[in-house]
Amino acid sequence: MTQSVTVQTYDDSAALVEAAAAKLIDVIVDAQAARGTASVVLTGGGNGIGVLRALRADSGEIDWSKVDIFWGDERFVPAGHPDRNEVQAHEALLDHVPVDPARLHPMPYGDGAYAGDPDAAAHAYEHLLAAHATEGPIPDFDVHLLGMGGEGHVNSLFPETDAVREQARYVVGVTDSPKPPAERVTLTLPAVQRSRRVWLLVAGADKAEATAAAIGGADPVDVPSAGALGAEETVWFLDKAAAANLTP
Ligand SMILES: O=C(O)[C@H](O)[C@@H](O)[C@H](O)[C@H](O)COP(=O)(O)O
Repeated sequence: MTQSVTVQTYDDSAALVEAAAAKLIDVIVDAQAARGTASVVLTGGGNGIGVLRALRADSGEIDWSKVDIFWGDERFVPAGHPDRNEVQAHEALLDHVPVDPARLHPMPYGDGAYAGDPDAAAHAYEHLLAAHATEGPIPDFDVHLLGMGGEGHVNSLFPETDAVREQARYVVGVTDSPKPPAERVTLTLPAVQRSRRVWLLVAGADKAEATAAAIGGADPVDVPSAGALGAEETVWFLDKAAAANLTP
């Protein structure tokens, strides 16, 4: 399958969120028709959670009982903590649609069996991913949603860190995140790249520089989003402000 990188620009973040949600419905419905199930990796941030809110309002023909939900990263804080991406996803969508609880795959909690040891939590999540793989070491996710920070971080892969340099493992623990909290668990770039589709949801002028650098082919160690490439497609959903530095 040929890999494609496309850029879609919208007036504002509300419009890009609506567009991504509509496309996500189509992809999930098509995956369910083709394979019986769909797998989606969720992200945090305003746009990632915004897509979930949009799906709560209208999720088309999605059969929510046949969707596996994974997370791209998680702040390593206690279960139920409002900073957990999982908690925000439940509030935005998952508490309001008939998902199968057995198909929800949250990352371990900071106060659970791996308390104090985000790397052990990362190993556990990697085992969980392996257990859900049909071929290959981890699932070929249908879609991996990503937000991006102003310096280009995706998931909890920050510039110039061991986590963004990781090439062997699919999930790692982070203990020195420059953005609080310091402790996190994150899928690595090799895991992101196992996804059929990678969609980056990016809005705001503070993202313009990193967006242009990533799309222009920067080194992922410097601009982690440059390494966020899907096996089949990579789509940048941008608002005009985030797209401002792209050359036409
Ligand atoms: O992990 C975190 O601390 C943040 O959640 C962060 O990674 C966020 O996802 C991006 O900065 C994009 O956020 P926006 O979509 O709100 O711009």
